[in-house]
Amino acid sequence: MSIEQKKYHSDDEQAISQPLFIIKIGGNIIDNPVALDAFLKDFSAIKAAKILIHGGGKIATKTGERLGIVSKYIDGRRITDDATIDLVTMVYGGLVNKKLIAQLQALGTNAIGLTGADANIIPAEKRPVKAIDYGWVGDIDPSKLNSQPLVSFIEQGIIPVFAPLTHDGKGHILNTNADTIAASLAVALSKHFRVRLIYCFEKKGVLEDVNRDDSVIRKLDKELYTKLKDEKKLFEGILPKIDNAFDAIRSGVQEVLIGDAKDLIKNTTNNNEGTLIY
Ligand SMILES: Nc1ncnc2c1ncn2[C@@H]1O[C@H](COP(=O)(O)OP(=O)(O)O)[C@@H](O)[C@H]1O
Ligand SMILES: CC(=O)N[C@@H](CCC(=O)OP(=O)(O)O)C(=O)O
Repeated sequence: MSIEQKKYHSDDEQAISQPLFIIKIGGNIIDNPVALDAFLKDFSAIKAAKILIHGGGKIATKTGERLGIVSKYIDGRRITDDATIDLVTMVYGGLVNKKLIAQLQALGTNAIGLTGADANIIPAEKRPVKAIDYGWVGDIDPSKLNSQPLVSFIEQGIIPVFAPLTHDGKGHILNTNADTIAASLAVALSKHFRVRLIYCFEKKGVLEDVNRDDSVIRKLDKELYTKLKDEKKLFEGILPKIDNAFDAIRSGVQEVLIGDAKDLIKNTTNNNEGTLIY
């Protein structure tokens, strides 16, 4: 156990001063062995308490193609029918999660792979059918998360690694966007730790011009977000990511940063690159 991890006390005031990094990686990094290898080395080097959440949407889509399961998305959420929930359970909960755990163990990081069903950490509700039936997609109420098992893992120096799966309490696994899982865990754990939520992806941060890495917006508030969205400078996957980030801040998460996976070390040592959401 690291010195930082040993500093944890169950007394609330002291506990909240302890830093916890909640870090999310998406399909673009998981799917790139060189980028993933570098990321996992940097992740392993973080001395403070930490949790990893992974996506894997691209891998699920590719695996589905091999099995004859066509992926369909509406507003960035996968329509998850019976065949698709089996597919994503295998891909996220099995293939991606367990390979990550093995790679982390090889780097000396004692990680444990989890879904939201494990230890009932993330109960969710199947999204109600309105104009669209999303199928087995789960929505989370962060106040219902059970964070105690995670606090215990962290106290023991065991690093939780989450697949983007939750459960409905009625025996079904649900598919939940990985950015949302990261934000919900950050909200629940901000009652115990000083949380920095970091969304890692393949760009330098939220960019003024998506094709120019030197156009990073260093600080983003709601007003600027609305303006950039109206100007169509922000689109696709970055929109739900920023929405999740604002939700997290509004619900008490101390810091949220969107940045390049390559800048993880800087972003965990107060030499911020990327975009700070406030
Ligand atoms: N202004 C912008 N700055 C950064 N990324 C943007 C912007 N506008 C659109 N994007 C897109 O959002 C994507 C990130 O979302 P997504 O692909 O869902 O990431 P992940 O799979 O890592 O969660 C970027 O790869 C980029 O194509
Ligand atoms: C409901 C829903 O859309 N779930 C996502 C979960 C994976 C994910 O979020 O992966 P990335 O972070 O790599 O995009 C999906 O199946 O694509």
